[in-house]
Amino acid sequence: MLHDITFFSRFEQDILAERKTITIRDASESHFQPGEVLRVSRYEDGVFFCFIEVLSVTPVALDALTETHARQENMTLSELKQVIKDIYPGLDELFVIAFHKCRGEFQ
Ligand SMILES: CC(=O)Nc1ccn([C@@H]2O[C@H](CO)[C@@H](O)[C@H]2O)c(=O)n1
Repeated sequence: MLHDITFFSRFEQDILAERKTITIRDASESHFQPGEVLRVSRYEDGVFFCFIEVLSVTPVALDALTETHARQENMTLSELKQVIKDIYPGLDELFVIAFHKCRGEFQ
């Protein structure tokens, strides 16, 4: 079964260029399984832009985020923490979804 995920459109180019290889979500989006292929579209207008394969889903606390997570988001650590505080105010229980962009038959 093919599931969907949305990203803010400002991240589309980073995902397509494989500069962004994780996303950090709340529990409502922590149910994805490694190996699962997700259909990716833009949150604002629903436009499809690629498929991604889920590599892993790992719980993480806001305070436990590192420079490695930030690099995988193509951000600085302080930018990443600010983005997360804006999207998920007051939330500490987060999940790192690692993915890679599908090629070939999925593109
Ligand atoms: C549109 C929607 O439904 N939800 C989200 C939630 C998160 N994110 C991005 O994941 C990383 C960590 O949260 C950052 O890069 C976020 O901006 C996103 O693009 N879209």
